[in-house]
Amino acid sequence: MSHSKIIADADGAIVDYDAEFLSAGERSALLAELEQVQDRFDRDRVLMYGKTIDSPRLVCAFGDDGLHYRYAGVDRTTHPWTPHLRAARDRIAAACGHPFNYALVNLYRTGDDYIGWHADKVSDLVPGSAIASLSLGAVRPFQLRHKSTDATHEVLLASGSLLVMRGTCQQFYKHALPRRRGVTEPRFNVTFRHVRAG
Ligand SMILES: O=C(O)CCC(=O)C(=O)O
Ligand SMILES: [Fe+2]
Repeated sequence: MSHSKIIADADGAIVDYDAEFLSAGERSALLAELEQVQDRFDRDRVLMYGKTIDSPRLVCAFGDDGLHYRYAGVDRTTHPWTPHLRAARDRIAAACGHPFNYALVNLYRTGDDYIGWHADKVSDLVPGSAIASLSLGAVRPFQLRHKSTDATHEVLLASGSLLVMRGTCQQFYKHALPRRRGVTEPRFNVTFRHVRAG
């Protein structure tokens, strides 16, 4: 059984995980495609507590023409969809029951790259839409922590897996991908989002 429910709270936070969302063929094709466009990735200059810092990972955005999604003071223009990314988007849209027009891709070059505790900004997203997170490459632990109870969940995100956050997840939980010493393989993470137009 590759599907599991990670969170289903009374206050409406939902997190689902499918360890084997992509087939082996889809997985290697998308990984190869992302490796090919790796030179488009760079560090985010993130505004945090009034200071600008370089993100400890590389980032690149793909999406429909002319879309803007701002987070933490960053306003990235999108690259056009690449074929395998578009194919994955279409399958994920079918699974989630709504379209996606934006994909934020993180590249964690080694276990030293990470993302700290945060909740994703949902005010620019279509209300009720999901954030669907596709992982490729190195297996890394992903953590979710309830903002008031501190209840913590950890999932080892496999290559080709899909984790979907929806409902009130961003309101009640933070998430992080911590450093993991000793990991030498890169990991790509693609979060598909439905950004509000205009
Ligand atoms: O790499 C991950 O699994 C999480 C990425 C993430 O939380 C984000 O891009 O907002
Ligand atoms: Fe996030």
